Amino acid sequence: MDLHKVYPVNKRRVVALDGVDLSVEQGEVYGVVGQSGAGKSTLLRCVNLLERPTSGRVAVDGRDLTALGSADLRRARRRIGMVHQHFALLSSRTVAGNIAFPLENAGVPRRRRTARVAELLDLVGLGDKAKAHPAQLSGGQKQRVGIARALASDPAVLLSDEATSALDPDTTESILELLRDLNRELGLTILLITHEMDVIKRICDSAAIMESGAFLESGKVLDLIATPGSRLASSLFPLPRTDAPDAVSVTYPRAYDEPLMSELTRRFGVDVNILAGAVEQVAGTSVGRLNVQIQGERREGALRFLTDKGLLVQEAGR
Ligand SMILES: Nc1ncnc2c1ncn2[C@@H]1O[C@H](COP(=O)(O)OP(=O)(O)OP(=O)(O)O)[C@@H](O)[C@H]1O
Repeated sequence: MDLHKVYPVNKRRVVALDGVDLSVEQGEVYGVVGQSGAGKSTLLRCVNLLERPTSGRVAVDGRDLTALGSADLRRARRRIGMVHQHFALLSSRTVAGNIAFPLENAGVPRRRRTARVAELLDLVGLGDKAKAHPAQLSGGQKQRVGIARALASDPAVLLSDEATSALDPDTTESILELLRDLNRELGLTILLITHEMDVIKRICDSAAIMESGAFLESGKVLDLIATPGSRLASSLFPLPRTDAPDAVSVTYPRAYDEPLMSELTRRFGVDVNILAGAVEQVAGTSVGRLNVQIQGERREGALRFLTDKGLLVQEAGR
């Protein structure tokens, strides 16, 4: 909470985190999206205290990590799993050996280790790869091993550092599906960082847009989309700007059964001309945005009707 991180670089101060308030609910998938240099990796490293924040507090699973001594911190870290962009597997160990590694470190006896590794291999769909070495696996399979290893010590939260950035689109899709399934089936809380809006769209319940070490927007994805001026909405539905007179941008924050636009023309006698539109599946809901020209004497009433229906009506082009 209120995290600050300043790196001293040759007498200069690089502010990587500038007052970040991040609160992840238990059982949700939370995505932080931002461009390179926004501070995402620093934030993630501060969450598991690989990096100590310059100021601010970090609590995970109800424990204030910033207050712990090193032995307690090591124990608390076992409740935090981490998945890396470039997998970070040990090439000399088999798949099973990689997954067993954190269990060995935690002193889990061999028999329990073997049983747990078999369970984890099944969970990530690699039951037949126990004896393979990382070099014999595809990128997607390597990431499945990374995920299994991260889950070995039964973490309360999984941190994902650009887990799909090194993967092709189909493999990305299958890894995101796996993360979503783990979230649903095990109730696993996931905090991920990404530079891809698509990742937010596909699996996140909540999101933050990060820039220059701070959050520009944060909250439930569907609430953010329904917020006037939302950056998330304009990134998800990048409609062309329009100078057409009487044009508005209408955001549908959920799916509607009623044919709202034809109802507009019927009720208010206005002309409706659709200029551009996009519909996306976000957080399991169909949401969309239209740029429409609405003209006629009763235009104001028509716009109010849309607002009353729960749609967000804004000046077009925003
Ligand atoms: N160890 C460090 N020493 C000095 N400056 C650092 C260090 N780590 C990060 N920074 C600086 O902090 C800022 C945020 O970096 P960070 O890596 O957190 O961003 P990011 O959003 O994760 O970017 P990327 O996606 O490229 O990793 C950058 O200006 C970076 O140069």
